[in-house]
Amino acid sequence: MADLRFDDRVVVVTGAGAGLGRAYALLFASRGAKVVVNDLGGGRHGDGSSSKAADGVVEEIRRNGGTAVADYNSVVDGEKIIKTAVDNFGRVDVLINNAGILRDKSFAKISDADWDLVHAVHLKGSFKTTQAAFPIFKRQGYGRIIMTSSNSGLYGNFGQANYSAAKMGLVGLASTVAIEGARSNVYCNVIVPTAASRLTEDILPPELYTELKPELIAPVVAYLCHESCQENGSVIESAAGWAGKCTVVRSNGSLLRTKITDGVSIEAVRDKWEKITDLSKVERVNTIQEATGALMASLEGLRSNQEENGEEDSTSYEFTNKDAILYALGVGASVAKADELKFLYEQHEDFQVLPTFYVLPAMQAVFMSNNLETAIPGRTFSLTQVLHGEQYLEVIGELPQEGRLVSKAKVVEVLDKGSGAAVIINVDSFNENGDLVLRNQTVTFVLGAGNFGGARNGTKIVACLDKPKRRPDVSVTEKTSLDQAALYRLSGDANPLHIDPNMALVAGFDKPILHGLCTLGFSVRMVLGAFASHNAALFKACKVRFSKPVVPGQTLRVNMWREDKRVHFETVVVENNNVVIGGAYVDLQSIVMQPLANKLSTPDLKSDAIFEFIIEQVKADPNKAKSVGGLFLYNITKDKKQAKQWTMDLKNAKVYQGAPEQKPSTTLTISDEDFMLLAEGKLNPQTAFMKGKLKITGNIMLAQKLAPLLKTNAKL
Ligand SMILES: CCCCCCC[C@@H](O)CC(=O)SCCNC(=O)CCNC(=O)[C@H](O)C(C)(C)COP(=O)(O)OP(=O)(O)OC[C@H]1O[C@@H](n2cnc3c(N)ncnc32)[C@H](O)[C@@H]1OP(=O)(O)O
Repeated sequence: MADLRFDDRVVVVTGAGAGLGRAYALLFASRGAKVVVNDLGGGRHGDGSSSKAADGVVEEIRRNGGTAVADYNSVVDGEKIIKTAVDNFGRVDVLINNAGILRDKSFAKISDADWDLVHAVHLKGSFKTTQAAFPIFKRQGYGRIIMTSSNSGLYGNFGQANYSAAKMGLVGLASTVAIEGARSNVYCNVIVPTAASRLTEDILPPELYTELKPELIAPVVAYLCHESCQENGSVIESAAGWAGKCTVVRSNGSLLRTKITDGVSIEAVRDKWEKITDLSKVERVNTIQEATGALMASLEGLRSNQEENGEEDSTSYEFTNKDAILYALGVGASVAKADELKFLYEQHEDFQVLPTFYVLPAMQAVFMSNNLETAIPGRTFSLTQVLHGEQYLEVIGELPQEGRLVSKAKVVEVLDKGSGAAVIINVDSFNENGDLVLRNQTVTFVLGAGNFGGARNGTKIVACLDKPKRRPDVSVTEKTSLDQAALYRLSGDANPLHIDPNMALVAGFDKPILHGLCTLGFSVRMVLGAFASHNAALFKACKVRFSKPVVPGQTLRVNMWREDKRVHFETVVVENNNVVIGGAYVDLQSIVMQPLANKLSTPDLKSDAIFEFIIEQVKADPNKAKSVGGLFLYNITKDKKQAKQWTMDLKNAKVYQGAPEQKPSTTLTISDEDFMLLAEGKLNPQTAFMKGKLKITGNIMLAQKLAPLLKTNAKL
C-alpha cells in the first residue's frame, strides 16, 4: 500500500520547537507537507522568548529536503500564526494545537496569574488559532484540527488543577468544533499523549522518559490529520507505541420516581444509589442527542404511566413450540401418560400448550418492569425476599401456540400484611393484532417489607375460594423430581432461591424451594386430566394461593371437588401433609362428561391399563372408591343424567351405555336406580355386589382384580 502523504498540504504546529511539536513537524515535512513551525521559544513555565527553538527545527526540516517556515508568535495571537501560513504558502490544511506551559501548584496555592496563564496558552491559544483557521478550512472543504489534552485533564493529577481544567476544557472545545465542522469535511480530534518532552523531563522517571519518545506518538497524530481518516470528535490516547480511544460511558441508571407528577426525594436517590452508579452494564454515549434521548424515553414512560393512572410497562414475550414443550416437561408432563404426549410433541395431531404456560408472559412482564422494585415506597429488597403468594390466570381470547404476546403490567395495590408486603400486579397480554387474550394477576409476598403503614385489606385481589365441606371427589398423586426446579427454571424464572443452596439459606429456607408456578403447573395439569380429559382448550381460568413451600422431590396430591364447571382443589405434600396450594379452583368451559368412557374407548388401551388407571384412582382415595366402573364414572363426571346402566367391556377396553350389542367377555353392570343410590352413598357397594345388584361377569382373572377393590370375598 502507498505511503500516506501530505504533499501540497500546509501544516501548522504550535509549540513545535521541541518535544512532541518538533516530532510532528519533522514527520509531516518528511511526508511532503509545508510546515509552519511555531514556537515562542519560552521556558516551560511560559517565561521568556527566543527564536532559537523554531529556527532549529526549520533548519532540520530544510536539511532533510523539506519545506518549513518559523513563526515566533504566542498562540494567544493565533490569527498571526495562521497568517504566517497563508502569507508563506497561500493556504492552511492542518492545525496542530500543541503549545503548552505548566504552572504546577497545589490547588490551594494557585494564584490568578497561574490560572490565567495556563488557560491563556492551552485553552485560549487553541481557541484563537482554531478560530482563525476554521473559516479557511470550511471554505476549502477540508481541514484537520488536533487539540492536545492530557491524562491530568481526564483523570486529574495532584498539583495540576489549572492545567487539568484547561486540558479537559480542550476536550469540550474539540467536541463542539467537530460537530460544527463535520459537514465541511473539517474534523477535530483530541490527542492525549504521554510523552517525554520539555514539560515532563524532570517529572517522569528516567526509564519511562526514554520509552516515551514523541516519535512514537507523532504517527498517530499524522494519521488523524490525513485526508483518508474519517475520525472526528474523538479522544485518542497514545504513548510508548500504543494508541486507544477514550469515550464517555454511562450506567443504565435508575428512575427516581414512578409518575411524572411525583417529586424526587433525597431518600429515593439514596435507595437507588447502587443502581445509579452500577457500571457493570454501561452504554456508550456518542452524542448529546443520545445522552438526552434516553432521558426523553424515561420521561415518556413516566408520562404514559401517569395517563394510565399507575405504572404500566409493555413487555414482549416471544415463544415457540419448544418453549411450550420445555415448560410442559418442567411441570411434570410425561410421555409415560399417553394423554400427555400432545403437550410434548409438536408434530402431534392435537399438539397443545398447557394453559398455565401463559403465566410466563406475565412473569416476564413483572420481572422486566421495575413495578415490583418500586412498589413499596422507600423500600428496597432482594429477589430472595420475594415469594409468589397468589396467582390468577384467565383466558380471554384465542391463545397462540407460538409467536408473540405483549404484556402490560400494573401495580394495582400494595397491602401491608405485617410479616410482609403483598404487591398485587395485574398483567394484561395482547396478541399480535393487539387483542386482549389473557389476564394474569400476581400477588407477590415480599418477606420483611411489611409494617410500612399501608392498608391490610384491599379490594383488587381476585378472591380465593373455600373448598367444599366434603371429602374430595377425586384425588391424584404425582411425585416431583429432585431436579424439578432445575428443569422448571429453564422456562424463565432464574431466581436463585430455587437452585442455589446458599441463596436459599439467605432467604431462610433449609434448601432451595420449588417455584410456585411449577406447583401450579403440576396441579392444574392434574385437574385437567381428571375433569377435562387433558384438553387444554377447556381451560378458562384458575386461581391459587401458595400457602407453604414445596421442596423438589416431594410428592403432590391434588384433591379435587367438582361444582358444576368449577373444580375446587387443594395441593398437599404427601410427605408432610402440608397444604401448599389452597383456596384454589379451575374454571372449565365444560366438564368432559365421559372421561373414563373416552379412556376406555381408546383402541390401543389394554384392559390391564384400564385396571391400573382405576386402581390408581382408588388408591388415591379409597373412601371414594365405593364402586368401580359406573360409580367411578359418576364420580368423574358428577353428571347424574349420565348415570345410566353402564357396561364395561374390560377386555376390549370399551364402555357401553346400556347393553352392549355383543356380549363382552367381562362386564360390570349396575342399574340406573342402584347406580344413583350408590352414587348418593345410600347403597353400600359391597351390599350391592352381594345382592347381585352390581354384577361382574366374564373373564374371571380380570374380575378377580376387581374383587379387592370392592372389599368383598364374594365368589365370582
Ligand atoms: C408471575 C410473576 C411471578 C413472580 C414470581 C416471584 C419469584 C418466584 O421465583 C418466587 C417463588 O416462586 S416462591 C415459591 C412459591 N411460594 C411459596 O412457597 C410461598 C408459600 N407461602 C408461604 O410461605 C406463606 O404463605 C407466606 C410466607 C407467604 C406468608 O406466611 P406468613 O408470613 O406466616 O403469613 P400469615 O401469618 O399466614 O398471614 C399474614 C397475612 O398475609 C396473608 N397471606 C399469607 N399468605 C399469603 C400468600 N401466599 N399470598 C398472599 N397473602 C398471603 C394472610 O392472608 C394474612 O393477611 P390477613 O390477615 O389480612 O388475611
